[in-house]
Amino acid sequence: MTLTEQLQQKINQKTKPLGALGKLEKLALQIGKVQKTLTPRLQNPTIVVFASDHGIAQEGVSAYPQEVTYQMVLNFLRGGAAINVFCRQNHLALKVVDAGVKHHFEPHADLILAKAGMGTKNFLREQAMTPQELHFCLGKGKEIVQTIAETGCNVIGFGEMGIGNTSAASMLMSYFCQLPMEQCVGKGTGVDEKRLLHKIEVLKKAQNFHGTITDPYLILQTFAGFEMAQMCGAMLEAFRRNMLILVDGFIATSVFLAAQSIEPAIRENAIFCHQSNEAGHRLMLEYLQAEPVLHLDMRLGEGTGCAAAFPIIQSAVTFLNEMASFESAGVSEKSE
Ligand SMILES: Cc1cc2ncn([C@H]3O[C@H](COP(=O)(O)O)[C@@H](O)[C@H]3O)c2cc1C
Ligand SMILES: O=C(O)c1cccnc1
Repeated sequence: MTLTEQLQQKINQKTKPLGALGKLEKLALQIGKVQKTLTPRLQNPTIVVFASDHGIAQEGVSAYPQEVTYQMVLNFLRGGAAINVFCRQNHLALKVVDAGVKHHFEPHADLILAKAGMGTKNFLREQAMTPQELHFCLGKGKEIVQTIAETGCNVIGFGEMGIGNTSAASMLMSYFCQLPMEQCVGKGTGVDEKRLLHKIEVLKKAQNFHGTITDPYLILQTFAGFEMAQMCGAMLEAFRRNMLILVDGFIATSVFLAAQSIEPAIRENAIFCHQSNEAGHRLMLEYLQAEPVLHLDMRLGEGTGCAAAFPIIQSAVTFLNEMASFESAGVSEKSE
């Protein structure tokens, strides 16, 4: 019997009607396959929030000013953001990365200093970053995951903070999924209808300016933020180390599109934690043929979807490890 067959048999022999734990059964099967064991474990789960500023924010594509990026980083470090609360609730470690925020931070135990610059360039007029900056970011993301993996962590979720980054994510979506810009743009932090039309206009102009690009590295270099490029390097390293990768909302999924384009097998290690309310995320998940764990109408980012889905993922692992089988519990199996 293959491991997949053994896992399926173990799931089917639990004391429940066949298939009755629904998506939890699919998760248990996936996690067992990734870890190549009938008794998977989630160890030292960690969320990493990458933060950076975006040149495109100058174009009035967000409902909030750019300084919110650094202000939220300070909020993360003080423990007051949504991601802090959910991480505390679910016993998840949290690290914050300054990938390129337009602000100087004092050293802090939970802050990883990995600045690629003081924010990206405005991709309406030029490439967001240089090839050297992209290279730096991919390497930093890798290094950060290496350090976290050394703590024994085998399940890692990625979040982001960066005013303007839904615009960068829409560009990635349009290029990777080959969908028209209108279907890739949403309200982000909550722009009104007028500003949404302006945002679509700006992003279409950027697409016309840069033209056709198919190389995933060049797509990242042209449109991504430093936090997104570091997240991409981090996802790729998490895959190389065979960790479970928790994918958050619209921005993190757009980064996953890049990672998957570079390394298609990464899909096996990915758990899509939720479907964000950001217009476009549903189509992105459909493109990936991904079934998200949660639909909570959240649209925040920061890794909050990963943190909220974590206890459910944990339930998948605990039922597989701890539930009795028909045989061990002396329960009669299906009679027809
Ligand atoms: C207070 C606040 C906290 C956030 N936490 C995450 N985001 C989210 O909103 C931003 C993307 O939306 P846009 O492209 O419209 O700027 C990102 O920083 C994302 O993480 C936040 C946004 C705000 C305002
Ligand atoms: O889904 C997300 O990650 C998201 C949506 C809107 C704003 N910030 C993040």
